[in-house]
Amino acid sequence: MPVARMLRQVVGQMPGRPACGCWTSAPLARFLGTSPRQIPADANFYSSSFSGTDQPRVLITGGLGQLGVGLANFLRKRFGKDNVILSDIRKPPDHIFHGGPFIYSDILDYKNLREIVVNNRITWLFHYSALLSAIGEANVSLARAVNITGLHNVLDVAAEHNLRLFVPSTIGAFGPTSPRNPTPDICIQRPRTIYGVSKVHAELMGEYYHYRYGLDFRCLRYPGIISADSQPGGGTTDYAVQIFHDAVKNGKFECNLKSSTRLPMMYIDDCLRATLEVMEAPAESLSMRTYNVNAMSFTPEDLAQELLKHIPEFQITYNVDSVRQAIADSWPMNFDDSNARKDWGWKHDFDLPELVTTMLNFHGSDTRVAQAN
Ligand SMILES: NC(=O)C1=CN([C@@H]2O[C@H](COP(=O)(O)OP(=O)(O)OC[C@H]3O[C@@H](n4cnc5c(N)ncnc54)[C@H](O)[C@@H]3O)[C@@H](O)[C@H]2O)C=CC1
Ligand SMILES: CC(=O)[C@H](N)C(=O)O
Repeated sequence: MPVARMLRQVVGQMPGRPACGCWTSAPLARFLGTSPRQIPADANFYSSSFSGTDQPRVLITGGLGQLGVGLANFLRKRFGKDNVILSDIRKPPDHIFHGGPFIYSDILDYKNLREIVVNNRITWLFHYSALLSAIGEANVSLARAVNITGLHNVLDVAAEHNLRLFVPSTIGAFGPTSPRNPTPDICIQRPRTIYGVSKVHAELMGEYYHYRYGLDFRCLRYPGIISADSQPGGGTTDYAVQIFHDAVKNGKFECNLKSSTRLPMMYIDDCLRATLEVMEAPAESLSMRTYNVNAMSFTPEDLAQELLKHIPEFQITYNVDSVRQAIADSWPMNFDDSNARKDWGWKHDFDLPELVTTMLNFHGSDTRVAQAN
């Protein structure tokens, strides 16, 4: 029997199947037999759905990392301060605590997550909690729990409460057997880190929930993200953030990747804009639910050369970290994001020269830039 027909028969025997026969619209929890997450068949009665005319009510998980605070600020400008709740398991510094709503949320605590979604009438969820590539290899069981079990909690809450869900994936979702130059959206994905494995799992689970339960799941595979006012959380691309701090402070930098290691990268403003654009894209424009997005690709040597144009005395040395190097050598060198450009009009603003000027200006090296020019 063809698989699709077999599945339709199985679904037909499940409780809660809609009379129309469209097997994508029934909320997941109706099928979870003995799970404490089981919800009544009229669950949609109390789930708050986003009508399209209201402002979304946003929750960001893992919001105190490199990207979350920037995302909150960006979304608050668009949707209003009180409509965007930042959450994490860490204690926020004063300026973040007083900058807008902040709440404790451990994604491993399903009940806590559900309570927050219900009490705050959340309609959009940006799921940023994760352990990144290098720190994940040093804490495999924690990475497995946060990146996989945590994701399951988020998917279930999102499906039960009819949320639009954004989960970032990464260049790290590819591995040594993927085409590396360029790497297309659809190709073999056999990553060799727990981070990469968990992100492929997230892509597949999110897409499965979309096709199976109608969850509005949207996912971008980010390149390495470079930000000026936030610290990276333990990744392989962290060097491309740290180099700016050290260049401005000390005029030199010790790089933990080889000079020739080419990786896709993006400035944070482009990353946050891509994230909002894909969340706002009409569903019918999305031919896929997981897209590569890209801006530029460079090596540590390319970056050092660009920095030298502004800080002529800058020096880079190399002390290779074998774990990070092995990871980087298995990742894409160039990212093919033509589907994102075609489907929802993705276009980056920052290439390497603009990135370096912007980062140096932020770090207060205007005088040196002026002197160099
Ligand atoms: N920063 C980058 O270059 C890239 C990031 N991404 C993805 O974007 C997302 C955000 O990345 P970053 O901000 O850089 O990560 P980060 O490592 O800086 O922050 C992650 C946050 O998750 C929180 N967290 C850990 N365990 C938690 C738990 N049990 N419950 C709730 N929160 C928990 C941490 O406290 C931390 O604040 C991640 O999913 C990451 O995989 C993807 C590609 C590139
Ligand atoms: C590219 C990423 O996902 C992250 N910055 C990492 O290096 O782990």
